[in-house]
Amino acid sequence: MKKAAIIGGTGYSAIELIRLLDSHPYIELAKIISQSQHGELIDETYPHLATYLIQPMQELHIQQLIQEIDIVFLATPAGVAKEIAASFLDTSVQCIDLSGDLRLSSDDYQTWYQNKPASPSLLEEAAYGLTEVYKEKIKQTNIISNPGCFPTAVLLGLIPLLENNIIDSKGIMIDGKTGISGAGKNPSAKTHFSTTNENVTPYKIGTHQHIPEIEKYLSQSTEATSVKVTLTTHLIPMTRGLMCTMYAPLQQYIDTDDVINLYKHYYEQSSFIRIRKTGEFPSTKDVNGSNYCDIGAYVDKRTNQLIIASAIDNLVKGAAGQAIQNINVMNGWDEKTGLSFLPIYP
Ligand SMILES: NC(=O)C1=CN([C@@H]2O[C@H](COP(=O)(O)OP(=O)(O)OC[C@H]3O[C@@H](n4cnc5c(N)ncnc54)[C@H](OP(=O)(O)O)[C@@H]3O)[C@@H](O)[C@H]2O)C=CC1
Ligand SMILES: CC(=O)N[C@@H](CCC(=O)OP(=O)(O)O)C(=O)O
Repeated sequence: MKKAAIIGGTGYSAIELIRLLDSHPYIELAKIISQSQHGELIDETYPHLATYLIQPMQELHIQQLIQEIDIVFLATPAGVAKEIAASFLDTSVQCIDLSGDLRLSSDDYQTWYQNKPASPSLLEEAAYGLTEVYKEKIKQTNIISNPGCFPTAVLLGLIPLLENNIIDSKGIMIDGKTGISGAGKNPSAKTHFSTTNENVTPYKIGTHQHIPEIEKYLSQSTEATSVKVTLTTHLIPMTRGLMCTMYAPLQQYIDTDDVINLYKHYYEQSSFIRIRKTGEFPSTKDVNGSNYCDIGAYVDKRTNQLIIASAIDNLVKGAAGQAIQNINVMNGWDEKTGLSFLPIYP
């Protein structure tokens, strides 16, 4: 049994990690670290975790974690993890950072996050945890940079197409929609019920921190010059769930059946990717509460565009679920360990 700790213990990604780790056969959640509520039990804030038997949340003591813990999940905001994760370099602790701190080059991080980047040695060591694509690199490191929620849905939908020269790397448009839990637990004027209820709002247009992340990893999947995308994210009146509808110009004519077959072949070893039949598209409820990413595609002959829809649960495949999937791969366990449950429906 490996011992795990979660840092940022009272946040939304952390409580999703607690839920998922509860049924993991090889991981015991030994510590929850909270800067704001140490000394309290997690179920004082979250009564749904009332049967969860664990000691009170604790303050962060890095040396104690290094001595007592095998796996650390950093469920903290961007800017925090790069300092903490550096302490685990050259130790035996496996560290998964759920924030954006280790996903970009130093220059891009400075530009898009307007903050000092992580040390070069930490960036060098961190493997990007898009499990289906970077499995071999994930097996070879102790530091994982877990992908952002939009990049997870986008990259799983587009990488097979770019790698196989099906779509043009220029002119890719992404229409993203997300539930409000993506913004974390602290409410704001933008996430207030009366603002979000019966409302759809585009946000962070042209400035979303996931744009450089998507471009970086799409660029690695094609020999073409660096890929640029247009991404517009929308906040929709839903708690969980994320959908990216994407439009990409075809490089060569291909019919929808062949696109579907290409995806099926690309993901034949990937337990969490489900490809829809020709003519069918996923919806967010199809993946709710699960680690699945469901993908549908359609070739629009009239416009020579490929239309792709990719749906995930932002808190599971977009955060906590993928983090556990990566830990499974790092430890040589079946990637489905602790994650093989069906979505909640309706
Ligand atoms: N929500 C989502 O769908 C997704 C989130 N992520 C990323 O995962 C990380 C966590 O997100 P999420 O759970 O939504 O965020 P939340 O805001 O819900 O939780 C973050 C937690 O981090 C702790 N924290 C806050 N500020 C600091 C600080 N300055 N220093 C140390 N700890 C701090 C707090 O917990 P405490 O006081 O208990 O320590 C807080 O509750 C973020 O980096 C986010 O970008 C990634 C993919 C999807
Ligand atoms: C609704 C909402 O605000 N969602 C967040 C999702 C952030 C996320 O997935 O995490 P990282 O910051 O770790 O990339 C956003 O779009 O920025």
